Amino acid sequence: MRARDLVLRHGGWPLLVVLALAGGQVMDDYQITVAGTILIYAILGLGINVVVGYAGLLDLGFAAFFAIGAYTSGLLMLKWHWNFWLTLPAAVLAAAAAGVVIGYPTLRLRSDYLAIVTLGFGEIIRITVVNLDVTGGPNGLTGIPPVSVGGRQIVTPTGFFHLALAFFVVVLVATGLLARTRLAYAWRAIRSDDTAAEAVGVPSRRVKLLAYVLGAAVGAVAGPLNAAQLGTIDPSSFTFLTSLMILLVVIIGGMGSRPGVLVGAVVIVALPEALRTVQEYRGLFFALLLIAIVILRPQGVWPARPRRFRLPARAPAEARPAVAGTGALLEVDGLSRAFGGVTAVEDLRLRAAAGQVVSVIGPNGAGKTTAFNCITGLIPPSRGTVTLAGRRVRGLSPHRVAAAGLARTFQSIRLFDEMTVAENVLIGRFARDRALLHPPRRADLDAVRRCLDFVGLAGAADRPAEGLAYGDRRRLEIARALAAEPRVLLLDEPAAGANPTEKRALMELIARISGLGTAVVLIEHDVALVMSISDRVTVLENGRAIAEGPPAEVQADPRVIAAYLGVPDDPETDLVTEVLG
Ligand SMILES: Nc1ncnc2c1ncn2[C@@H]1O[C@H](COP(=O)(O)OP(=O)(O)OP(=O)(O)O)[C@@H](O)[C@H]1O
Repeated sequence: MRARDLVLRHGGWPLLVVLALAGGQVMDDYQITVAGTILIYAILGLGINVVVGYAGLLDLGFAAFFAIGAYTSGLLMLKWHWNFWLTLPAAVLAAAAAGVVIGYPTLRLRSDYLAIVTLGFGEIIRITVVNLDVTGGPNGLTGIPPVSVGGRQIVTPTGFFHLALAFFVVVLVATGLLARTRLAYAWRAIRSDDTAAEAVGVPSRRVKLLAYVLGAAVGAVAGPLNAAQLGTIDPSSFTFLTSLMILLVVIIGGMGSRPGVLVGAVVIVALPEALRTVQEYRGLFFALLLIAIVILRPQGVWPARPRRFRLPARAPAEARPAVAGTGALLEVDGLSRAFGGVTAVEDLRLRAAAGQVVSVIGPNGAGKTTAFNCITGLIPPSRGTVTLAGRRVRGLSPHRVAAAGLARTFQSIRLFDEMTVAENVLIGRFARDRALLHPPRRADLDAVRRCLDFVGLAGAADRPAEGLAYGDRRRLEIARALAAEPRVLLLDEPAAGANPTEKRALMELIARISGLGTAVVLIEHDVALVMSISDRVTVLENGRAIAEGPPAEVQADPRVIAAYLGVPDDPETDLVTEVLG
C-alpha cells in the first residue's frame, strides 16, 4: 500500500489535526492569523466542493453564501444581541434558503448558463448589502462581539485558530458523511450524464437542488467565523474575486477531493502571503504557479478518489433479479408526437403483457426512438395515453416513470463512465428506493450482485465502466435497468454493433429476462433477431404502425414487405428479403 493510501485510510485527518495543534504552539501571531484564514477558505472550499466537485454544477458566485452567513450572524448579534452560537444555525438556514432560491430556477440550465446565473447571483447579493442601510452600506458592520466559549472570550489569534480548527473538523466530518450517502453516488451519476441518471430513476432536480442547499449551508459556516475573526463585516470581502478564489481552492486541490480542498486553501491563502517579500512580482508568480498547476496536474494537486461501492464477498441467496408482473403491463394508446411539421409518431397503439417480448421495427426515422422517449417521459407526447400496470404514467417525469416500473436502455449506450460497473448498477436502484441521505443499503448490495450475476458481469464489478468492451457495455446497461426490478423493460437497439456471438448471447439474455415475468419491448433493426424472439411485432413507417401481430403474420404482410423493399439503398434489404421470404 502506498504511503498516501496508508495516511488516508488510517487516520490521516486526526494526524493532521494534531500537527496543526502542535504547529499552533510555535507560530507567531501573524502566522497563526494566516493559518486561521486558511481554515476559513478550507471551509468555503468544502462547501463549494459539494456543488462543483461532487455534483459537477459550476458556481461562480459562491461568495454570496459566505456573505449571507456573515451578515445573518452579524446582524442577529448586533441588532438583537443574539449569542454567536445561536446565530450559527440561523446563518446556515439563511444560506440554505438562498441555495434553494439560486438552485431552483437554474436546475434546467447547462453549465455555461449556470455559470452566468450564479455569477449574477453573487453580484446581486454583494450589491444588495452595499446598498442597504441595515447591512451598513459600503462600510459594512463593525463591532461584532468576540465569540465566547465556556465563559471565555476568544480574542487572541491562537484562540481563534483553535475555534476555526474545531469548525473545520465538524464540517470535514459532515462532508465526509455526505460523501458516503446514496446522494453522493447520485451526484456522480448526474455529473456524468444527467439525462441517463434521470431516466434510470435518479430524481435529478432534487439531487441538484440538494447540492446547492447543502453546499451553501456548509460554506455559510465560514461567514460568522470570519466576522468573529475580524470583528467587522466588510462587503468588499464578497466580490467576484472572492468567488473565484473559492473556486480555485477546488480546482487547485482537486474537484471532489477533501484533502485537495485543504491543499487548495493553503495555496490560495498562504502563497500570496509568502510572496509578500517580492511585492511587485507577487501577482505574476501567483498566476504562473496557478497555470503550472493546471497544466501539470489538471486533476488537481490531490485528485479525488471517490469512495468505492464494494459488493459483499458472498452472493445473495436469490440468483435472479427480482422482477414481477402479470397480465397486460404496458398499454400505449393513440400516442402521437410531432416536431414542427414532422410527425414522428402518430396514433401508436402498443401492448406488452408479462413475460412477452414485443418488438417495434421500421426503417430509419420511422419514429421508434421518439415513441420510446414519449413512453418513458423523456419528451412529452402531443397526444395519447401510457398505462403501466394499470397506472397512467403519461406526463410524469422520467424518474417517476422509472419508479413506476418502466426501465430502459439507450440506442447509443449511456453509462456513467467514471463510475465502476457495480456503481452503474447501483444507480439503477434509485427507481426502487429513492432514499438519498443514507448509505447504500444491504438491499442495494444484494440487488447489484444479483443483476451483475444475471448478465454475467460480476467479475468486472470494480472495473470502471469506461474501459469495458462494447458488448459488456450493452450488458451493463441492461443490468442497470434490471436493478430497478422493472415490470417493463424497453431496449433500444441492443444488438446494434454486436457480432453474431454477442447477438446470440443477447437473445438468450432477453429470453431469460422475459422468463422472469418482465415485459420486454424491443426496438431493433436486426429483423432476423426480432422475428426469432418476439411474441408480437409492430412495424412503423413514417410514424404510423402499418402492421401488428405475431412474427409469422407480420412477415407475410404485403405492406411490410413493400415498406422494407422500398428502401433499395438500405444495406439490410438483402437480409430482410431473405428473412421475409
Ligand atoms: N428532437 C427532434 N427534433 C426534431 N425532429 C426530430 C427529433 N427527434 C426525432 N425527430 C424526427 O422524428 C422522426 C423520427 O425519428 P426517430 O429517431 O424517432 O426514428 P427512429 O425510428 O428511432 O430512427 P433510427 O432507427 O434511425 O433510430 C425523424 O424524422 C427525426 O428526424
